[in-house]
Amino acid sequence: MSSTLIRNLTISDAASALDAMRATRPLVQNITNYVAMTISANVLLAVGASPAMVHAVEEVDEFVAISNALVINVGTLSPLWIEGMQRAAKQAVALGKPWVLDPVGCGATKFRTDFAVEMSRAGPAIIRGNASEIMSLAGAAGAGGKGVDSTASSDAALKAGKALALASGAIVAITGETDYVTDGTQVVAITGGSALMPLSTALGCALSATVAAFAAVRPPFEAAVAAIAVYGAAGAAAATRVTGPGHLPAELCDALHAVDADMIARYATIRVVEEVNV
Ligand SMILES: Nc1ncnc2c1ncn2[C@@H]1O[C@H](COP(=O)(O)OP(=O)(O)O)[C@@H](O)[C@H]1O
Ligand SMILES: Cc1ncsc1CCOP(=O)(O)O
Ligand SMILES: [Mg+2]
Repeated sequence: MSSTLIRNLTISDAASALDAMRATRPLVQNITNYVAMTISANVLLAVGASPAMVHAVEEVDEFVAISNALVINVGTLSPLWIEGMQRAAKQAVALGKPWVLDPVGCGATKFRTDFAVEMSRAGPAIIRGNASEIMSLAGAAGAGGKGVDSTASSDAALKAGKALALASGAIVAITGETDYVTDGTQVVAITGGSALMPLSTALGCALSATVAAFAAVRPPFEAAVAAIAVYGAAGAAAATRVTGPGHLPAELCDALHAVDADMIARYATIRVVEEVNV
């Protein structure tokens, strides 16, 4: 748990994190699901990072060692992948590399939920999920969920997200109409995005990958806020150029390629909603 008051994070902090990320073009290792692989890689390339989708247990130790950040996403979990995920998380923690957990579909089945809970205890720097996933991972009542989709609002998941952050030691990001980032005591709300985004598959997964890219250059709280503001702004800008969800991924990539301080300021807001009195 953080005991110090976070700096009042602003749009200009998000823009400076974006610049720092682009300047280093971090290598982000993705152990992600089959649905999300291509859009995650395209999103990372567009925003300015370097993606690699690598999950074989035989090479994860070596690959984590050359990566700047890692994502573990349980979307198409199968027993074959579990050892690679466990090993990658362990290696990332041992080498001090930040890793992001995306607990896709947590709550849908016991297999998936048990494994997501196990991984939440394996030292992620950040956990990013939709409201139902975060509530389920926290063991909260009323998580709902429909497969990989949320049936709860991010507002309803905030209490569970704070509890999860305190229990896991990770920064928790809950996405939805409003996105929240919390360390368990402090909460930042970010707006942006579009109601079309949940209608296009794997855009949450690609956001988790983006959060990992920012975690390569900023501490976890700041990284999550900055990545979500950048992504939300690009998503909102992209949504103005489409008539439905079909072309949204392509427009999102174009917007992520172009995003700058002006676009973030125009389409996103960042607001501290709870802070610690020190
Ligand atoms: N109703 C909404 N309005 C604006 N943005 C949204 C809305 N729902 C989701 N988003 C955005 O879509 C992205 C993916 O979030 P979400 O749909 O919650 O994740 P997941 O795809 O994992 O379920 C985030 O950037 C989030 O801010
Ligand atoms: C549809 C689907 N099924 C298994 S993983 C996956 C992708 C989920 O992506 P997101 O969580 O970003 O909506
Ligand atoms: Mg998801």
